[in-house]
Amino acid sequence: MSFFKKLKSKLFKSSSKLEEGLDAIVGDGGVEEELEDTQPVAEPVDNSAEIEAARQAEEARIAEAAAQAARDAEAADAKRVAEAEAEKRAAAALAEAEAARKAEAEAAERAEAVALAAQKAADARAAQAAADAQLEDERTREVARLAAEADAAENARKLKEAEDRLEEQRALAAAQAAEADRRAQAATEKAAKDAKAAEEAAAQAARDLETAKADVPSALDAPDAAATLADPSQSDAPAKKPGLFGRLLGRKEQKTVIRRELDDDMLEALEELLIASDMGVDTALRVTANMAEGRFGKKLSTQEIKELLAAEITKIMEPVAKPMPIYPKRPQVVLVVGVNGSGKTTTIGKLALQFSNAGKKVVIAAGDTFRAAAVEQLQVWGDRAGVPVLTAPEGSDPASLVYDAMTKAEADGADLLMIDTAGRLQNRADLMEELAKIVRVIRKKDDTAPHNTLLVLDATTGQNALNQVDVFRQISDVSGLVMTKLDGTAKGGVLVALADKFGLPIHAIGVGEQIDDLAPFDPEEFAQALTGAATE
Ligand SMILES: Nc1nc2c(ncn2[C@@H]2O[C@H](COP(=O)(O)OP(=O)(O)OP(=O)(O)O)[C@@H](O)[C@H]2O)c(=O)[nH]1
Repeated sequence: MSFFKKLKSKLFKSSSKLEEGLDAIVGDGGVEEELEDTQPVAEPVDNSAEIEAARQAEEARIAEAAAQAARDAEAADAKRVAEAEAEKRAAAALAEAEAARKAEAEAAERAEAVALAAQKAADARAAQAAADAQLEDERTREVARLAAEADAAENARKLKEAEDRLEEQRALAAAQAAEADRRAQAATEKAAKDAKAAEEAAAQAARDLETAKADVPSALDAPDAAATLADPSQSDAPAKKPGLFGRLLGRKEQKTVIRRELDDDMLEALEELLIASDMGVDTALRVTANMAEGRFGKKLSTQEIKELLAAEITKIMEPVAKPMPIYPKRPQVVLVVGVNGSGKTTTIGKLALQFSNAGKKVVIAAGDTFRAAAVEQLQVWGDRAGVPVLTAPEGSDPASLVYDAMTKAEADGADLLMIDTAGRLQNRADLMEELAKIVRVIRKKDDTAPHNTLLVLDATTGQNALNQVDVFRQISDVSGLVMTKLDGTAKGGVLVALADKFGLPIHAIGVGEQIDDLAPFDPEEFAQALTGAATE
């Protein structure tokens, strides 16, 4: 190929289109003709040098243009390469940045996830701890609740038991009271019936006697010997003068006589009567049984029954009727105990006077330091009896006063030291313990003392006196009893029960509020007064 063709194919590729265009213009409407074999008309001029130069110049120009084009192409290539390189670098940087961003985002995500997980774990742990604490708290509360419930149930059970016991005791007491009432009522009704029957029989007897007197006057001269023997009121002998108890109980003389066969009914009525007089069931049964022995089916008058009963009661009372013993020991210590208001202070005053009158040097210790009034009252009794009373300030320890009093009585050469003590209910453990302490202190000073411990009992308290003896004997060595206020009760049967049950000596009985209203205990007189035998 020629140089131009080569150049053309390289540089003017587009010119072919022009060419084509031209061809088309030409071709359009042109007519095809046969080309003549024409030869360029060669000028016969010889200008080959010029042509050569032109050609060379042209070739140089073309070469320059080609070189320029090559350089341009090279530069363009270099630029493209550089651009591509830059693009690549930029893309790489972009990719790198993107990767870094992604990595950062992933790291952030991971960190967030880790933090979240840590937070969740912490939350979970906290929640677990809270749940555990709550569970523990609930468990503790449950344990406490169960314990409280158990306590409450135990307390309720104890309370119920105590209430039941109380209820049982109440029911028992009510039943006993009802039974006692019933028996007393029955006895009263029976006595009223008997009295009415007796009145009627007496009236009838009087009428019969009048008739007999009118009909056979001589019959009066021969009274029934047996009746006279058994019923002193029917004899000519003067009526027995009522004794102390008879006067106390205000018996009236009776003019008629009634007899009744001793049978089961009568025995039962007698038992009930004795129980109603506070004698106690056991003693009442024994007294009536002894009385009935060998007499069942026999007819007995009221007076005979009274005398038989009085004899049985005397038998029980005789062994306990003993005055307070006096010992050679100086001072003889006499401790006086008893429940509130039983008559301790009054009895001390009365006894002090009696011993003083008998030539004994007596000292009184006011051991009831709780009540100022009690001390004053004892001082009044001491003044009446002319006997000194040792006292201590109100509220001070009675045991300490007793110790001092023993020292003083010893120093003064007293024969008798009578110690008053505070009245104490037998069911107050603290007061009873205090009494035990007084006894211990007395024994420190003289281990044989107290030589007498007198329990003062109020006769009007009835059967409760038995319980008082029981309790006071447990803490002090009760050596004898003084029964007060026998003037204030129509019963007095409790003395028989006391003698029968405990066999403790009864030294004296209180029969009034005056200083000389203290009598030695005479069992026969007491029995006759109690049964009414003495007034017939
Ligand atoms: N009718 C009568 N009353 C008596 C008799 N003995 C004491 N009294 C009265 O019973 C009441 C109580 O007597 P106190 O001697 O004070 O009894 P207490 O045991 O010392 O009493 P406290 O100091 O409270 O423990 C007083 O009103 C006495 O007058 C008695 O034999 N017959």
